[in-house]
Amino acid sequence: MLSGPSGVGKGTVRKALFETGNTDFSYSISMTTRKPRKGEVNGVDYYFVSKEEFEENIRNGEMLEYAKYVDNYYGTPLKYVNETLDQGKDVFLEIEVNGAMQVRANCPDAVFVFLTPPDLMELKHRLIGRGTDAMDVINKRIKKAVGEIRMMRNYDYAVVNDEVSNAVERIQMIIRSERLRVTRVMPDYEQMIGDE
Ligand SMILES: Nc1ncnc2c1ncn2[C@@H]1O[C@H](COP(=O)(O)OP(=O)(O)OP(=O)(O)O)[C@@H](O)[C@H]1O
Ligand SMILES: Nc1nc2c(ncn2[C@@H]2O[C@H](COP(=O)(O)O)[C@@H](O)[C@H]2O)c(=O)[nH]1
Repeated sequence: MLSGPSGVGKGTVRKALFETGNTDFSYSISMTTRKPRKGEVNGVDYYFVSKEEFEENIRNGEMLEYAKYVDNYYGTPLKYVNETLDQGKDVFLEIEVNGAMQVRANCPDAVFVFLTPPDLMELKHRLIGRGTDAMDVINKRIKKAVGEIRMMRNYDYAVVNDEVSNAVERIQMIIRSERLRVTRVMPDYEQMIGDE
């Protein structure tokens, strides 16, 4: 689970992490009521839906988590996560802090990483530099970022995204150490106790 303020570089770092080929996570595509940005593709970047459709998904219990963020809904469809976990694969979520805390409450095994900017000025530069949002939207996102950074203490790990390659390396170290921890506490119990 990767969280962090808008513009910190979650998407950039996640793509670089997946490109290393050293990760076997399945990325969960979120659902949103936000309008697609230039170049964004439905079913790749997000499932873009209407407010009515999103609210119906909530009513039907089809979201693992969801949150309202700067006037739009964002959420994780439950079906994909369940199907992927049932296949024995780990799921990678890239979501904001309120949704992350809902997952925290429901998925005790999930690992929570907060990606943080070197400072708020740099965050603003990145949001402006991305060129996808109007200045009033950028200001709303920066305002949100202050509260989001306060939530960092509720995460298992904090990673500074100063350079993308450094952030990727730090996340890879976290993945390795979490996998080692799980194998250490989960010996092959079937072999230990036999078939019966
Ligand atoms: N380490 C970095 N140094 C400089 N620029 C960066 C770095 N990481 C990402 N960026 C740039 O910052 C901008 C925002 O990155 P990105 O879209 O990945 O952020 P995000 O956290 O996924 O945002 P959102 O939550 O709004 O989807 C992009 O223009 C990206 O190229
Ligand atoms: N709670 C959730 N937050 C999500 C999800 N997918 C994305 N996000 C976060 O929303 C903001 C804004 O995203 P943007 O694409 O409009 O810039 C950002 O922090 C995303 O990480 C989700 O499924 N649930």
